[in-house]
Amino acid sequence: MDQRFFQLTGTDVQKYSWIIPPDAMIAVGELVVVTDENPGIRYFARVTGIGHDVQSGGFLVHALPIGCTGPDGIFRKPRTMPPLHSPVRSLDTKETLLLRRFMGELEVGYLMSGNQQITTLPVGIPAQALNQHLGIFATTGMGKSNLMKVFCASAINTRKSGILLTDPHGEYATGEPGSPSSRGLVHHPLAPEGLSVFTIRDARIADEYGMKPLQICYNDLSIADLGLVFDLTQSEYEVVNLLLPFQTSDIIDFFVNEQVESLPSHLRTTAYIGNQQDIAQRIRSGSPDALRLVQRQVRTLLDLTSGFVHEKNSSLPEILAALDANKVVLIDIPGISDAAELFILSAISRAVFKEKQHRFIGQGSTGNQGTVLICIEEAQRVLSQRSEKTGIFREIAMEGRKFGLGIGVITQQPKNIDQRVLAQMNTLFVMGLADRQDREIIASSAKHDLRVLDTEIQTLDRGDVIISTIGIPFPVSCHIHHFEAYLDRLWESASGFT
Ligand SMILES: Nc1ncnc2c1ncn2[C@@H]1O[C@H](COP(=O)(O)OP(=O)(O)OP(=O)(O)O)[C@@H](O)[C@H]1O
Repeated sequence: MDQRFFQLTGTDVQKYSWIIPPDAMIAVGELVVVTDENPGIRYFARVTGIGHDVQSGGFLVHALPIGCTGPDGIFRKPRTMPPLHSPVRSLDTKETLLLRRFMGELEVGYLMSGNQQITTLPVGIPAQALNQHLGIFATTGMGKSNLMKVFCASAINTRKSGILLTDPHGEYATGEPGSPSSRGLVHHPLAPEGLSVFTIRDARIADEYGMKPLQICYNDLSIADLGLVFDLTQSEYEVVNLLLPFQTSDIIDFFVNEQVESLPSHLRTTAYIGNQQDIAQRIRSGSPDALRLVQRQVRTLLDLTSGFVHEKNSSLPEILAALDANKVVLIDIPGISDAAELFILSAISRAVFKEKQHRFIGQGSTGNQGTVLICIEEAQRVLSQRSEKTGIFREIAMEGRKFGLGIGVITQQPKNIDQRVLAQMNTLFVMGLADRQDREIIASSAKHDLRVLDTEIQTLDRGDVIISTIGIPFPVSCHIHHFEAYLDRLWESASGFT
């Protein structure tokens, strides 16, 4: 909005409107202040709609009040309203500073007011919001990967919480493959202290970037995760349930070394002579077809993960220690299949959950001072309405908060995420959703009412996001920093040139 004043022509406590001449500029999402001089109240509002005003030939502008401050300077929800003809104008410097005090430490971009970036107002998420779950909803190409890198870069800077992220595209650690100008988190000035990368790349590359080899041992895995990765039949679930009491290393030994066809069934009395007597005894009642399928699936998963799943060695203690030290932990697994990615993310997530739960039970809340966020890309794979497909992730979504453990749900299809999981999320990033049903689902689960921002959500450009989070009393429009430019700034401030 240009600097001229306009006059309020109509209000109710939830909607302001005024008319601007045809040559004046205003954009959806713009922040304005309406002043009521007498009691000294300033009402903050954001433009939600613009239309033609036939009578005056100008534009009729509608805005949503987002808060107000009185003479005491406290920002409140607007329960009063400004009188008719009150002046409407852009924010001044003091008012911009007032909004700045709501921003958290995990900086992601600059506040947008309409089409303008306010570079004096960096937008950040409070670190304490991370154990209260976070959702990132973005149509492909809108800048989700860039956002994740900026978010992790800020976490490396602030070291207020641990973040776990798997990267099957190999783009977060060293930059987008095949794009020489793209950089990754290893290029962060504080990467040696704040980033731990566990990789399946060869030792030469790992050494060059200070990455550690990723190792998962058999007992880190759970047979229950077959249900996460494959579509199991009822009889297969029965076999999996029969196997739950056994160590995964024994289950793997059994399925790798035995031919389940030769097992004595409960109808036959022939003795089994292999190593895993107890397992053989227990699954004798299982359907032979289901046993064969389970065996094939176990072997397939071992083949898919053979480069880093071993009988004994495990990176999990190091991963847990890095998360405890509030580092960003990147599981760099370029080229790995969908199934194998889910299998290991589930193994690591379970280990973090059990550790946090164990400390909570043993030491109460004092044992869980740190916050950890586990991010899941394409989260509809594991958090859909089908509960057998959710495994440890639903447990974290429902119970993690009290142990200091949050889940970061990243998806293009929020309508395919279990609504009970969405309802747990206290921070939402919305990056352009074309599908109306997706937008409605998000709007109804956000802590702020996002329905009125529907036009703004539909007009978001690449890199733009609407953030609704606890700690910031209104939904914020923000342009995410371009990761490489943000890195340059971090390097400048690391070397004292600010
Ligand atoms: N905030 C931003 N500012 C400037 N450029 C951006 C921003 N966000 C993304 N881009 C650019 O847009 C392109 C696509 O971004 P990105 O890869 O992050 O999108 P994406 O949503 O992850 O896409 P996909 O779903 O295909 O992986 C990249 O070239 C990136 O550099």
